[in-house]
Amino acid sequence: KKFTINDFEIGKPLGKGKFGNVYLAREKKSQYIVALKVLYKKELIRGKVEHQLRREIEIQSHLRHPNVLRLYGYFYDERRVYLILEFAGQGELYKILCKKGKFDEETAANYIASIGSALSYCHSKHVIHRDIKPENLLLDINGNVKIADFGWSVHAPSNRRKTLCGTLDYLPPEMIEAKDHDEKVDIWSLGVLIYEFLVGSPPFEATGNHETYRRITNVLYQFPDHVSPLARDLISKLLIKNPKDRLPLHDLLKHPWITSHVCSEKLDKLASFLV
Ligand SMILES: COc1cccc(-c2nc(Nc3cc(C)[nH]n3)cc3ccccc23)c1
Repeated sequence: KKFTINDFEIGKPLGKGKFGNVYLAREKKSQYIVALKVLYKKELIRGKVEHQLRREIEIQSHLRHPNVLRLYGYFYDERRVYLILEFAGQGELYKILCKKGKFDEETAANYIASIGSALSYCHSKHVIHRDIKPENLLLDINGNVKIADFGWSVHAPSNRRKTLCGTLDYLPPEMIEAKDHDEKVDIWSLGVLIYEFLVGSPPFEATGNHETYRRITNVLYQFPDHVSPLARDLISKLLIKNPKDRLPLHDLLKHPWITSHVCSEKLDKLASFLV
């Protein structure tokens, strides 16, 4: 089915992205609510990101997991490319975290179990996301977290030089040192994410990039007193310099910090997606 813009009723703009805007939209025939991401070809060419967009579409359209935002399809006209995306009603988890300051350990553990299951599913298809951070997570109306923005995802292994735009806080040492990297980069980012959920700021945050680099490559971070021993134990098993020593994702769902906060039927469901 080839969609065109006339198949949709366009609602309010949800927000501005880097290469275009996201609108609430409804497909006329099915009355289905979606998020329509409109990208301007001129901007894509200027940003030299057309290949990245093609990869994002290819990868995200084939992924099926409750915590991975669905890409239902795409279409284009002479000036724009349109991505038909699943609509997550509560928006960016980043804004919710900013408003709340930090999450309690039970809320954080439930998000991390879902994200860990989704990443394990992606890795089973040799897809690494490479850009796991609160800005790329959405929350649906029922409070389920969704990994979005596969713009930086690639098929593992990869040594692609990531033009270091945006925050470095989530980059693992091997990407900072432009070494070969594999799925284990997402495991590191998950450790950074748990820390940021519980503390409200990322572990290696510093004023300048140089200091952030130094802290990441030397794995220098501390916990505030309120972080529980179980949470510290899990984070310390993810933020490890040598990628091979990082906790494998299938062990994540069995870690006591997760099992003590996430109900067993939810854990069983999340584990069922891991082949
Ligand atoms: C920069 O802030 C941005 C940018 C783009 C979208 C939102 C936003 N998105 C969604 N849901 C979405 C977005 C996608 C691709 N699927 N579901 C919901 C919201 C609700 C309130 C405010 C903002 C929202 C924010």
